[in-house]
Amino acid sequence: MAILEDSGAGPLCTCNQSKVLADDKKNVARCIKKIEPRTPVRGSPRSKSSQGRVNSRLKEKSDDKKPSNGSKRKRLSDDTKVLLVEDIGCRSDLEMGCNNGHARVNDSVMVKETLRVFTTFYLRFVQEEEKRCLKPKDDVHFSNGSENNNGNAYDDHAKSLTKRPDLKAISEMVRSNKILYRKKIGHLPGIKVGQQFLSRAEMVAVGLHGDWLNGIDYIGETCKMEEYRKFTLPVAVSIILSGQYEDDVDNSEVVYTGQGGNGLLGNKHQIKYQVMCRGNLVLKLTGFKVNLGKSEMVPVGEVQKMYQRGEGRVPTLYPFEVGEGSQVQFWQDRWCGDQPLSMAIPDLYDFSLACDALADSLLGGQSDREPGNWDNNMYQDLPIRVIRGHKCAGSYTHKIYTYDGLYKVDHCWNERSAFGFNVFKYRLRQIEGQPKLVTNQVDFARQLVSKGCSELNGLVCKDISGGQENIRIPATNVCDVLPVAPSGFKYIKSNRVAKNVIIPPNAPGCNCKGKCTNAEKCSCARLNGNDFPYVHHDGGRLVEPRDVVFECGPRCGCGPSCLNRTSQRGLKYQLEVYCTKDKGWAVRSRDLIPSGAPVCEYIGFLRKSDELDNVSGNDYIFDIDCWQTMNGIGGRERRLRDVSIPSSNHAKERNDHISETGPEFCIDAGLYGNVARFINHSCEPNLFVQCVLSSHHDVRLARVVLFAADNILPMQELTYDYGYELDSVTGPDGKIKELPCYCGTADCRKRLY
Ligand SMILES: C[S@@+](CC[C@H](N)C(=O)[O-])C[C@H]1O[C@@H](n2cnc3c(N)ncnc32)[C@H](O)[C@@H]1O
Repeated sequence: MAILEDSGAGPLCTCNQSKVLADDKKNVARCIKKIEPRTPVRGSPRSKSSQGRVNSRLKEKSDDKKPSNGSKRKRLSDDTKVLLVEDIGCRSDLEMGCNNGHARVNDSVMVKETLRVFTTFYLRFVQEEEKRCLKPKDDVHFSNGSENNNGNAYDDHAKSLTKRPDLKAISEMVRSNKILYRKKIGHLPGIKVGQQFLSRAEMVAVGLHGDWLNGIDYIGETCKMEEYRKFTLPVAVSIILSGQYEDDVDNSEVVYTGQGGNGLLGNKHQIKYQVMCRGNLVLKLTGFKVNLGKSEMVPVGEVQKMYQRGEGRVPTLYPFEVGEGSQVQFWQDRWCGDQPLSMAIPDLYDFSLACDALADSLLGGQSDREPGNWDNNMYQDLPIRVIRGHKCAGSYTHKIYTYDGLYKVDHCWNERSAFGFNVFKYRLRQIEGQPKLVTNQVDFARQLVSKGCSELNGLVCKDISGGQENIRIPATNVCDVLPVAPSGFKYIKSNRVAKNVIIPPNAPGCNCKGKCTNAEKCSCARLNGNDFPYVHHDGGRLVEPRDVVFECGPRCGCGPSCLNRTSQRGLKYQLEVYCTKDKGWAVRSRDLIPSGAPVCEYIGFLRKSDELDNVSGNDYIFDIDCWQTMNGIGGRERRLRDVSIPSSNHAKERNDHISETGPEFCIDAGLYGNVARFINHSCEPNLFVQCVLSSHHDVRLARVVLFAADNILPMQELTYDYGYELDSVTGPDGKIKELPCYCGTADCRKRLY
């Protein structure tokens, strides 16, 4: 299954890749500013002493103190490694500009951050489009590349969106030089074989496949990049095998059908002849070695194109073949039985001369090619990245793309397709020594991951929520080391409140009816900086992290399907609690979770923080430090989106007091809690914490909601950054406690605290 589509675009390359000299994370940390786009979180268990608690947003702390997650308690904080949309640049610029060529950001982090930047642009454009299309009904539908797929109101689309937010996002990234790699041959640092992408635009953003439309991406002849001076261009860099041609065979030896000639109806049928030009020519020149002494096809597509232009007869010409002896043969309408034309060429082993001679002959001496331009292309023996595209209902584009490593073209021919038309064929072989795609990746692409509960390996509990959640949460244990929860633990779906904690009365709501759609009229939207924080896409995604999100609440006029209640709808993804070897229980999703989607709220017993200051051994306490974050207190780094705390806000009145004392309230999920209490820490997390206010507006008692920071593929562990400060946790004996981190990421800080 493979495709080649039209690839007329020239190279985009203008940036020079700098040489990376060494890892220097301190420099990197300095140069990478905090993020606006989606970011991970911090929070963590508590320790005995709460003073000196820091969270990840601390700017003034030395790097060796930053590493862990927050304080002893979980905090609401951003990830230290997320880049500002405005700050990220193409790889070489980042390394050179920020680090004077001496530092190197972890490659996989760079890839992740670039995708986050893409998502932020993407969701901003989605939001723009949704606003544009907003008529009496707020239902919209993206025509391509961003289809909705969830059973919500958004699906009854009343109007199609004609603009492509994914393409707009890519254009914006190109314009602002935020594409990570451009026109690179071979593996790309930070992108492993098996890595999956949800759209072609994402692959363009990181540079895995730089052409958003065509199946072949290549470096064109006009490329001025220094590093390609030594090559004769064009050369192919990547191809996408998408199963669009009926003749393709798909395994580690791939037969790739050339581009063109198939109908655009999606039925893979070949409807006309293919022509040896553009992508077909590039691919051939990249890897096909011609032995002119034998009878093999040679790449003369350019000649053919010129001929076609001159004669206006398309497409009746087929590739030349070099025959035995000194004949070069050319067929007109080979399949219809016309006699081949043939001519003698002066030197069989000088391929360029042969082609030029033919061109001259066919064009009456009007060839615009300099002799000698052909030959260097044939012998460069360069690898091609192969990406496999599959249909995938869970993806916002309904497609998933899996990087399958480097291949080389080792044979090329043309043949009649099943529909009777001439097609070009390329045999690509995977270069030895690369990992093979693993079952999960392939299974996911083929929709095989989601299983019913009863089929899960090591199932120990069908639903830890005991039917409280709208989706069952099974627990599996193939390690055989732990009970599902400590004795006495009780699953709860909403917070319990300690007697000495007073929940403020419900805030006055907006006057909207049905669903809130007009940000100027909706008083809740006004609190969010005159905007709705979510887009309808995928059933509600947060466009970007904010200090606090104001959702509609009990006194609002809108109903439960209002978009501005996105985080109040309970679980949407099929979560599973499972046992790990060294971190105890953990949580993963059996569904794909799109970046910006709410995953779950951190639920527990709402209590005063100071009551827990001397409690040790409770690893499930989350400080609500929303106010501190909003005000940059204790070095916390602010998020950049404006919000306006209502003047009646209780916390605002107590501003100074709060500043001094740190978080006043926390959520203790030690004995009462929900699935969030099983989510582990990672130094490179895929969730971020977002404070949300819905019923009241007291930030000291904000809800703590975990959102996806990335597109999270099925079976990946869900994690957030606990945000402890190193050495901040002390035991009952007053000694500093250390807890090793087993998150396993490249830049792991080695200790939680
Ligand atoms: C909120 S609980 C998370 C769920 C926990 N794993 C369980 O079994 O209930 C926090 C505790 O999990 C463990 N943990 C979480 N993340 C970890 C990590 N990256 N490395 C090691 N242990 C971790 C630590 O024991 C930590 O105190």
